[in-house]
Amino acid sequence: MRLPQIDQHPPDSTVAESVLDQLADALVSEGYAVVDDLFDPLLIQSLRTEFDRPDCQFKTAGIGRDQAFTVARDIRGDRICWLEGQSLAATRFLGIMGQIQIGLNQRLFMGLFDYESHLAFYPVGTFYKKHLDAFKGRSNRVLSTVLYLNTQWDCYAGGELVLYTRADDAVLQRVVPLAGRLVVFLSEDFPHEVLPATRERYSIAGWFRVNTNTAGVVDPPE
Ligand SMILES: O=C(O)CCC(=O)C(=O)O
Ligand SMILES: [Fe+2]
Repeated sequence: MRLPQIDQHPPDSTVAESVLDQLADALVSEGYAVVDDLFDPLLIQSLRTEFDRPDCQFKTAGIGRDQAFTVARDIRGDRICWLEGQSLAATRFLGIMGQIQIGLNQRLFMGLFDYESHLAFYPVGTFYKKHLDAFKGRSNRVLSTVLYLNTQWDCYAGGELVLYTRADDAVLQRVVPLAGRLVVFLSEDFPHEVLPATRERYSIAGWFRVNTNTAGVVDPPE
């Protein structure tokens, strides 16, 4: 039986003002949010099929940028492909993230200027050790996002995202990487790690950035 070509028709959607209100409130009070019903399940299915596109050249992710870039499998083992609206599903995804950008700027004056994101595939047993996505004043990444694309993830499979408090390194939240779940957190404030899993793990990680000119520092080569 042929499966329907769902990836041809991912639905377009508008993020409700009430969802943006809740997201903004959570960022102000907690610094992070976990949202489960923002994305249409059909779009999530389409985004999962992006990983099978022949034009997506997955590279082993590294640490650092430009000349400082190194692959370090003892730190992270994911394989990534940058997202640039290669398909209707990717365009829809970026459209939703654009609505979140505008919605948060209107509510919190965050000055979010653009958004970069990549598909991330963690082979079985791989992980991403505890890290910060941005260091104060040294990066233009201000808000991290992760959208999970894993259907029927059971709680014994591992692969959780663990968020820690910056002050005392206590576990703040363990997030199961379930399809459709979006995690948003302030990039400078939460050390986090991805635990190894007994199955392949699919997600889209992204970062809202402020304009480097207004941040005062050019995105550093690291
Ligand atoms: O996939 C996740 O849960 C988090 C990924 C992450 O921390 C990163 O790519 O910087
Ligand atoms: Fe991260």
